[in-house]
Amino acid sequence: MKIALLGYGKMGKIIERIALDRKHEIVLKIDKDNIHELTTENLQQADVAIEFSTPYTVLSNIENCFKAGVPLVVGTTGWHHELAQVRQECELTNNSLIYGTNFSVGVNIFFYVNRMLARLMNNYPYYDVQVEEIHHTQKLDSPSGTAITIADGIIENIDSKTGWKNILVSDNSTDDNNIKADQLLIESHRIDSVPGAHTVIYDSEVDTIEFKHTAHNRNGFALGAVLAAEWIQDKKGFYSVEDMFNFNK
Ligand SMILES: NC(=O)C1=CN([C@@H]2O[C@H](COP(=O)(O)OP(=O)(O)OC[C@H]3O[C@@H](n4cnc5c(N)ncnc54)[C@H](OP(=O)(O)O)[C@@H]3O)[C@@H](O)[C@H]2O)C=CC1
Ligand SMILES: O=C(O)C1=N[C@H](C(=O)O)C[C@H](O)C1
Repeated sequence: MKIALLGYGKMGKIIERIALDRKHEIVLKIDKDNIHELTTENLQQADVAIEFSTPYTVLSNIENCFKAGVPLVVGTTGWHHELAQVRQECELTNNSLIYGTNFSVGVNIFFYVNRMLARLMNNYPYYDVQVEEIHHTQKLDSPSGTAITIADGIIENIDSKTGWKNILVSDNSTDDNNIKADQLLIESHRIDSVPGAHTVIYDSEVDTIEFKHTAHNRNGFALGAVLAAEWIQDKKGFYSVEDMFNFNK
C-alpha cells in the first residue's frame, strides 16, 4: 500500500517505521516546512493518507484529501466539534475517512469496558466520578481527545452527569474551578515526556475504584493508525475507530 503521511512529527515518524515494517511504501511526507508539496497530484500517488498534524491544520488537510479522492485516517485531536460537517462533506463527495481520538487496541478495549463500568456504576449513585489525564508538555489540546471519548462514554450511561468540564491543573490562569454536581470533571496534567495516561475514578465515602490505562510509548497508537489505513483503503464512507474494532460483533 502506498501511504501519504500528513504530519511528520512524533507520531508521523513512528507510523513511518511501522508502515515500512509491514511492507508498505511512504510516497509523500508533509510537514510545516514542505506544505507546498501537498498538491492533488502528489496526494493521488497514495492509496491512503494518514493525518497526525495539529488541531489548526487538520481540517485543511482533510479538505485536500477529499479533493484528491484519497482515503484518509485522521488521528489528530481537537477538531471533533466539526465532526458533523466533515461527515456530511465526506458522504456528499463519496470519499472515505476513519477518525479516532486513540487508535491503540488497549485504549479501545478501555473505551468499551469504561462504558460497561459506567452502566454498572449508575446503580450506585453514592459514587462520584471523575476523569484524569496526563500528557507531555508539548500537547496543544486539553482535555485529550481520549479523555473526551471516555467522558462521553460515562455521560451516556450515568444519569447524574449531563456534561463535562475541563481543568488544566498546570494552567494557573484558570480561575473558574467550580464543578457543578451534574458536570463530569476532566482533570488534565502536563508533565514532560508522558505519552498518555487516563484514569477513571469512582469515589465514595468508604472507598475508591480506579480504572487506568497507561501508554508506555507511542507504538500502540501508530500500529493502530496503520491498521486503520489497511482497513479503510478499499471502503467508502465515514467511520470511527470503533467501527474498525467492532467489539460488539
Ligand atoms: N488518535 C491517536 O491515536 C493519537 C492522536 N494523537 C494526536 O495526533 C496529533 C499529532 O501528534 P504528534 O505527532 O505527537 O504531534 P507533533 O507536534 O509531534 O507533530 C505534528 C506535526 O505536524 C506538523 N505540521 C504543522 N502544520 C502542518 C500541516 N499544515 N500539515 C501537515 N503537518 C503539519 C508539525 O510541524 P511543526 O512542528 O514544524 O509545526 C509537526 O511536525 C495531535 O493532535 C495528537 O493529539 C497523538 C497520538 C495518538
Ligand atoms: O497528543 C498526544 O500525545 C496524544 N493525543 C491523543 C489524545 O489527545 O487523546 C491520544 C494519546 O493520548 C496521545
